[in-house]
Amino acid sequence: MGYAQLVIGPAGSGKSTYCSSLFRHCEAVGRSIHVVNLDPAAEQFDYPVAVDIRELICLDDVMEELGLGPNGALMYCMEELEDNMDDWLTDELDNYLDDDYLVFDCPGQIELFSHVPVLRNFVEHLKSKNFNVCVVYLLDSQFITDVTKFISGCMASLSAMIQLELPHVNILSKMDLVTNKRDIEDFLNPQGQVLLSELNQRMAPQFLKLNKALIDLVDQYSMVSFVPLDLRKESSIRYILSQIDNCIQYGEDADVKVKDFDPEDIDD
Ligand SMILES: Nc1nc2c(ncn2[C@@H]2O[C@H](COP(=O)(O)OP(=O)(O)OP(=O)(O)O)[C@@H](O)[C@H]2O)c(=O)[nH]1
Ligand SMILES: [Mg+2]
Repeated sequence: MGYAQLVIGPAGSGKSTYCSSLFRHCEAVGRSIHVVNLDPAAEQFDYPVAVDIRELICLDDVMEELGLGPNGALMYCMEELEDNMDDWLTDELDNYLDDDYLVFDCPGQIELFSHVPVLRNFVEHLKSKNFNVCVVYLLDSQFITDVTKFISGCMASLSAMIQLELPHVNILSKMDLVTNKRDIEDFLNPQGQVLLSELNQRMAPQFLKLNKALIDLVDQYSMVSFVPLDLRKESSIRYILSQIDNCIQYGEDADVKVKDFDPEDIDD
């Protein structure tokens, strides 16, 4: 049995930074993880790249040879990955042992986890190789300063949940940039009714029914729960890792210590 995190989220939400912080944390505590780059557009890394999609295909070549723009070229590269799952990817994954732990640093194009089947097929492939996979969805705390942005962030995360059908951990990244804790507090574990009344205040009256339907949806999937990530704090990374490990049943027997971090305590 292998273990894997699929790190996704909108462009610039901090995925690659999270991967490198996680790598450093694991290194410091003597735990082995391997970070895989799945972003053909990535240029530099703060972590040692265990497997690199750029060895399979290079974004610049695709743009040049096919005359595509950056997003079209990225989709092409991901389709190439899909076409090569049984050979290139399988060969690369074969280098990892049974209980290895892989972290996949994905590109930020939202279509990859909304409607394009590439990641879904990728996940199926990992499962067929006996990996326990968990989605780690990062959302930038800077975008969650009001209810309308929050709902749109939830909807994007929800579409990834529906597409991928995996255990799912939502993370609010870049907590160090949150100066006013109150701005964010309401959105970590919000009440449906509170969100609804805020949304109704913001939107014109003709949206009342839609607002109710949206909030009900978010409530029903019980996914309105974000774990804050503050990279300045080792305890924050440790807590998040323990949540994810739990989801993928990693180290079930090990005694994971999460005592010294209170997720509510995001200011100090
Ligand atoms: N202050 C602060 N900045 C961060 C944090 N995490 C990432 N950043 C910055 O946010 C920007 C984007 O970070 P990346 O880690 O490259 O984000 P990404 O999600 O991998 O981006 P794409 O791969 O392009 O989608 C960079 O300038 C980072 O330095 C954080 O925790 N705090
Ligand atoms: Mg990145």
